[in-house]
Amino acid sequence: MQVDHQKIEQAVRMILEAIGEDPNREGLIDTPKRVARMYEEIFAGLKQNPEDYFSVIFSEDHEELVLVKDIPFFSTCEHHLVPFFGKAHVGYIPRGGRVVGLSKLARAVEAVARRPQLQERITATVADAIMTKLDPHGVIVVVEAEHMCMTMRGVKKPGSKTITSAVRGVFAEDPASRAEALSLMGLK
Ligand SMILES: Nc1nc2c(ncn2[C@@H]2O[C@H](COP(=O)(O)OP(=O)(O)OP(=O)(O)O)[C@@H](O)[C@H]2O)c(=O)[nH]1
Ligand SMILES: [Zn+2]
Repeated sequence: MQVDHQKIEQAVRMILEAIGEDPNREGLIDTPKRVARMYEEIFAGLKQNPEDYFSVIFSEDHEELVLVKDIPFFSTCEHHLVPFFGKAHVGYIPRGGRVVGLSKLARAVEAVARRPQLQERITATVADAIMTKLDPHGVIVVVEAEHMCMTMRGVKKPGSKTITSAVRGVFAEDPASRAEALSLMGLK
């Protein structure tokens, strides 16, 4: 489904009115349109399936760790609709020569992040997409993020960081493999 710009514009006008603003004043007159365009962009991942990025597979005989770390991402907290952002680290151990282009790991993170989200769900969805499409020996995804809903409002704890991990296959079974990946991610 395409984003319904008209509906977003109406809703934004109503929110502006509800907070006591004048949606017709010069500075706000185009704001509903801008917000609609912004939502189309930051929620574009709702129309994307991360598994689609793992369709082109190179046949490369490498059955050891492949890790792309420090992938920056921006997402939107589904409870408050404010940003959370940080870095994702995605590692896997290919099986049977099923290796994908490195950029596809970052594209999968982006597709999943550009939705109303929870950090835990970003982490697990990326890991599961790789497991499903590549059937590797294992996957490890770690996400570090700062949540604006915890810094600019509410509990107000700027600088606090949330770390989530999803480990599958050998990374779940073998502490040494998990430790190696975490150490390369700079987390151990
Ligand atoms: N597990 C999880 N919680 C999140 C995430 N993003 C935001 N939250 C939390 O979602 C919770 C929503 O709590 P509620 O009590 O329903 O809402 P609230 O009254 O606005 O909560 P406060 O933020 O504590 O003021 C808060 O504790 C947020 O910190 C996330 O990615 N994962
Ligand atoms: Zn929140």
